[in-house]
Amino acid sequence: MTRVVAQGTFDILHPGHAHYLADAADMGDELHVIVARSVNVTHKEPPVVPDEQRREMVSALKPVDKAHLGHSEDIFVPIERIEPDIIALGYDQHHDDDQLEAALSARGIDCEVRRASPLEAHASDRLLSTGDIIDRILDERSE
Ligand SMILES: Cc1cc2nc3c(=O)[nH]c(=O)nc-3n(C[C@H](O)[C@H](O)[C@H](O)COP(=O)(O)O)c2cc1C
Ligand SMILES: Nc1ncnc2c1ncn2[C@@H]1O[C@H](COP(=O)(O)OP(=O)(O)OP(=O)(O)O)[C@@H](O)[C@H]1O
Repeated sequence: MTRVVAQGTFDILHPGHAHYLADAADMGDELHVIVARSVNVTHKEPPVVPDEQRREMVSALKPVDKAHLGHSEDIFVPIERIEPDIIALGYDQHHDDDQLEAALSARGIDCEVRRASPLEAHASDRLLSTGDIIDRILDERSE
């Protein structure tokens, strides 16, 4: 049984997330998703939706077998607990594949790192990033 891990912030969900998680699920038999804790989202604006609510929403998505709130300090703690065969990075996720593979093997974790594909906009009105959704809200709802 091939276990896959995907991860991310998943602040305001959109079809790009659904595509990523379906892609990751297709890589194996069981999909576990690690949802980033807000305190660890330092590479961009922190999420507006609380940690547990983001995990709950990811857990409700069809391709997901289990959603976990990430560890607050060490990103490898959930990996060592879940013991995935594959880690599916998102198409634009800011991790370096080789560095991650090296860090995994340094911890004796035998796990392949792959990249999922992007969901491109087919129609101009689609909002396929959380940032775009928030920008639209600010444009249309602020005074
Ligand atoms: C293998 C792996 C494990 C991770 N584990 C955790 C974790 O335990 N806790 C956490 O807060 N973030 C964890 N993250 C970080 C975030 O899930 C992710 O890197 C960050 O949210 C960037 O994703 P995004 O910008 O695509 O949302 C992990 C990332 C990877 C690649
Ligand atoms: N349009 C998309 N197509 C495929 N994967 C996507 C798409 N948008 C996001 N993802 C993936 O979903 C995962 C979680 O992304 P995240 O929660 O950062 O959402 P986001 O929409 O990229 O947010 P932001 O706009 O703040 O960067 C990442 O691995 C990312 O690559």
